[in-house]
This record gives sequence, C-alpha cells and structure tokens, in this order.
Amino acid sequence: MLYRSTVMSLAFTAEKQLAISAVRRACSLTSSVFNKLVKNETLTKGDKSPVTVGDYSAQAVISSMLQRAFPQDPIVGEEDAAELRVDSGATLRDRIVSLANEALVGELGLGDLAEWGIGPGSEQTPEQLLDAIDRGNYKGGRTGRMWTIDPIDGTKGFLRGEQYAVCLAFLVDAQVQIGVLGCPNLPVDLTNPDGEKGCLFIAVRGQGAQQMKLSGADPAPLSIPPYSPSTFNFLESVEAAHSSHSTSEKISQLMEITRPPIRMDSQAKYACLARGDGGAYMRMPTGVGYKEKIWDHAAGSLIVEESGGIVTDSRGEGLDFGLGRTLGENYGVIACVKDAHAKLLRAVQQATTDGASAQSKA
Ligand SMILES: Nc1ncnc2c1ncn2[C@@H]1O[C@H](COP(=O)(O)OS(=O)(=O)O)[C@@H](OP(=O)(O)O)[C@H]1O
Ligand SMILES: [Mg+2]
Ligand SMILES: [Mg+2]
Ligand SMILES: [Mg+2]
Repeated sequence: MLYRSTVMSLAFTAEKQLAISAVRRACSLTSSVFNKLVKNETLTKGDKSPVTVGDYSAQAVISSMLQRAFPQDPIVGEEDAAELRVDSGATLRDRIVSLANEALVGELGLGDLAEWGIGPGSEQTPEQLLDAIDRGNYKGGRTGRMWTIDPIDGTKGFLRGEQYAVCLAFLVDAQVQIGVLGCPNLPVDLTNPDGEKGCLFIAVRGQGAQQMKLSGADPAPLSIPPYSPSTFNFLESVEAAHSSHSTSEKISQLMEITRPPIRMDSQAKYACLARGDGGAYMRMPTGVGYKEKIWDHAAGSLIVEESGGIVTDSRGEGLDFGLGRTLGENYGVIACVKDAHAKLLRAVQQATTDGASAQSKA
C-alpha cells in the first residue's frame, strides 16, 4: 500500500494539470497585453530590465491559482509587488488588477477546475493580487516542495514582438519534477516562420516531454535527434549582455561548426533544442558577476533532459536548484543532445582556458 501511494504521488498528476492550466491562462493574458498595451506601458526596474504590466499580471494569475490549489507550497517568482504598493504605482496597479482579473474570470477550458479560483465570478481584490505576486518572495532552498515562476522570460523579446516564454516549474528537494513553457510567438515549425504560432512544452521527470499547440491540440512526444556534425549549431541569447557571443563563436570554431547560431530570447531556446531545432543551447557568462536565476532554467532544463539531452554548466556539473533564488557562481549553461555533450564540453573548456591564458599574458 505504501509502495502504491509513493508511486502515485510521484506522478504529480494534479500539479501537472494545474501547471498547464496556469501557463495557458497566463499566455492568453500576455498575448492580449502585447496586442493592446505593450508599446507604451513599460517601466524600468533597478536592474535596467524592462518590466511590463504583463510580467506582474501573469505572475499574479499563476501565483493565485497555485495558492488555491497548493496553499502550503512556497514560490520563487521573478517579480515582487513593492513598486505597485506605493502611491506612484497606482495607475500601473489598477491596470494589473484589471488584466489579472480579466484572465482569472475567463471561461473554464480544457482541464481547468473552478476550485483553482478561475472562471466567471473569480475576481480577486487588488490586495489579494498584490499578495499573490509577493508570494513569489520565497528564498528557495534544498528541501521540500516549491514552485518557480518566470511570468515572462525574455522580456526584451516580448517587447520586440519576438520570442518569450511563460515559465513554471515544480521542484521537490531541489530537483525539477515538472516543467511547463508556454511560447505564444514560437512557430509550431521553425522552418516555417510565417506558419502557425503558439506552443506549449511540458515535461514530467521520468515521463518524457511533449509539445502541443497552446490550444492543447496535437500533442507530440519530444526527442532530440542524434548528433550530426553537418546540421549542428548553437541556440543562444539575442542580447550579448546575457550570454557571451564571442565565447560561443570560439567554441563553434573549435567544433568546426559551419551553421550560424540561432539567436532567440527566453527559454524557448531550451524548447527548440528539445524538438531538434539546433544542437545545443549555449549560455556563457559575460564576466560581469551576474548570477543566473533558477526561474530562467528550471522548466527548460527538465524539458531538454526528458527529451534526451544533458544540461550542465561549463565544468560539466548539473545545475543546482537548491542554492536559493540563484544557481550560485556562474559557470554558464550548456544544454546539448547526450551524444555530443562530451565533445562540446571539451571545446568549451579549451575555449575558456585559451581565453584565460590570453588574458593573463596581456
Ligand atoms: N547579465 C546577464 N547575464 C545573463 N542573464 C541575464 C543578465 N541580465 C538579465 N539576465 C536574464 O536573462 C534572461 C533572458 O535571457 P535570454 O536568454 O532570453 O536573453 S535574451 O533576451 O535573448 O537576451 C532574463 O530573463 P527575463 O528578465 O525574464 O527576461 C534575465 O533573467
Ligand atoms: Mg526580468
Ligand atoms: Mg527570465
Ligand atoms: Mg521574466
């Protein structure tokens, strides 16, 4: 009996259902924010990244659904509501409250449950929504259940009308168990960029990963194709400030890669790798002391692992989601199909050693 209940709890069926539903609802919110508001409604945070009404309202929606479904679970969320609680934030707050409520009261769809505080009549007060955003303040840690939310990853891509992802992951004892990425602008087929857009990626540890349309249609299992030198290339950040383009260029030369990198914002890079668009996701530190955040990697890394990839840092060590809100000292992120990972790691280590010795001679 004990065996049976352990196995059942590891399936995390309820958590998966909630995660999908929350990400889909947040995706329709962010799409409508982009269409209605995005161009003139940004404000600047201390870290100079643009924060939009979309970030706040999407986190409010996901967090408030999590609170109803799993009230004991702590959340590590990117955003906090401090700027919305001061008088100067009133206009922004009103807009966020109305957008979040608009998303929460939307009709129930595929897999939605009214007990998660969604559907007609589920409006929340402004205070409840600000508290929901602030529930993302958990400091993280090594033990127990927790969720991590990046309500809009690739904010810059979102603002440009390019790639971004709504990201939600569920962790137990610092191990990602469920990862969901909603990518409203991602073509279903990258070779047909003008074709249908909007993809959802889901992985559950030990159960594989799948892609479907945001509507839930056409679910298909994901599996990274084997390494092929002639088609191998890198997926990397658009912003050179987020990932060193010059280091990946050096690595690319060492590996004799002929195809140019695919530059794309957000964890959509992990999703694309998982479905075979590009051979590796490279994220090399730019040397400014930036620490990677757990919400920027948790969901995507599981999706890649469950599709047959390996995700490590440049030393070949797995990402540690148990250190707090960040991944600790930044050794970069290298995600790659299993059979090319060792080769890539050797090239990374050679490129970084050469770089370091060139610097010390200078
Ligand atoms: N200096 C530095 N180095 C590395 N990473 C940084 C840095 N500054 C910010 N960020 C984080 O980068 C997240 C976006 O990453 P992307 O891969 O989408 O970058 S890019 O948009 O393509 O440039 C971005 O996530 P969002 O804020 O959710 O967009 C940040 O958490
Ligand atoms: Mg940000
Ligand atoms: Mg992010
Ligand atoms: Mg973000």
